Amino acid sequence: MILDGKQTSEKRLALLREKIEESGLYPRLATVLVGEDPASQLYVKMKHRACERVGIGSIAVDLPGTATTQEVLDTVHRLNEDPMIDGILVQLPLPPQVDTHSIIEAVSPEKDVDGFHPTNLGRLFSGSPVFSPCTPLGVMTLLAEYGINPAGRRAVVIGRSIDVGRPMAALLLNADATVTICHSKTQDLAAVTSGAEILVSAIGKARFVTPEMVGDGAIVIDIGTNYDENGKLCGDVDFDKVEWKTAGISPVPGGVGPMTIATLMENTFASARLRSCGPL
Ligand SMILES: Nc1nc2c(c(=O)[nH]1)N[C@@H](CN(C=O)c1ccc(C(=O)N[C@@H](CCC(=O)O)C(=O)O)cc1)CN2
Repeated sequence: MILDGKQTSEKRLALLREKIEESGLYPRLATVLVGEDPASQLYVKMKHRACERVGIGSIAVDLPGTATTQEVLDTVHRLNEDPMIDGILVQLPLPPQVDTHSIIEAVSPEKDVDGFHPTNLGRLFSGSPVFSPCTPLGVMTLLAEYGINPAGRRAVVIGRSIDVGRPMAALLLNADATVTICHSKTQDLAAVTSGAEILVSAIGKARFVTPEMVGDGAIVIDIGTNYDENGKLCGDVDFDKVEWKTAGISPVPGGVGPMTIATLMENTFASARLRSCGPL
């Protein structure tokens, strides 16, 4: 079974549009893009397009690639203070001269629709999330939409990044999975990953996950966005060789990526509701 993130995200966006209409709210998202990285420009454009589709207002702040940490901080502070803005998204990665941690910490936790602020990560890790990072939360939604309940299942996450691997593990844990995180120092990786009933790869290496790393009948979720030696977009999983072993697998493109965008829209609406009338 293909876990189709494109189709699922379309369905979620259509539903969200209705919910926003019914709410009478007009949520607003501000994006901050520093520099001219083509991939980042594309993702920000996709976010603005999604906003338009669901009835979220969007404001783009584009800063030059030479911007300093202070200049980005000034922008974030201004957006924090702007009562018309419900969600702030600073597109990552930032150029090397900008201190990413300071920027993430500067975003008001109440407007942190990316869920990267330490307060929101702390809430997630304590088991009562408000905003969770969009990619891992999108994975949870994708699983739920296909009726896959992680409770009691052995879940293995490959990758321990603060924005994807760790929150992914926390969300699976909050959903009562038995979770293992693997990383560059993990010994005999295939022995660990092949025992997974749900295997999530967020390592960022093209076609890294091969058939011997996957157990029969596993659910495989591919969070990778990589380009192979021919410049072709591909995931962390060697899809063509692995698919036959799985009970469900998300492709790249058309899997987790579109779910990331749909989740950002859902988080922005959640923020607008929280800011307008208290608890969801
Ligand atoms: N502030 C953030 N920065 C980044 C995030 C994030 O969640 N917040 N995630 C990634 C990039 N990303 C969103 O920003 C993202 C990546 C990929 C896709 C997507 O839909 N990809 C398509 C393929 C698109 C293509 O043709 O290249 C797919 O997989 O089908 C959406 C969002 C890093 N930065």
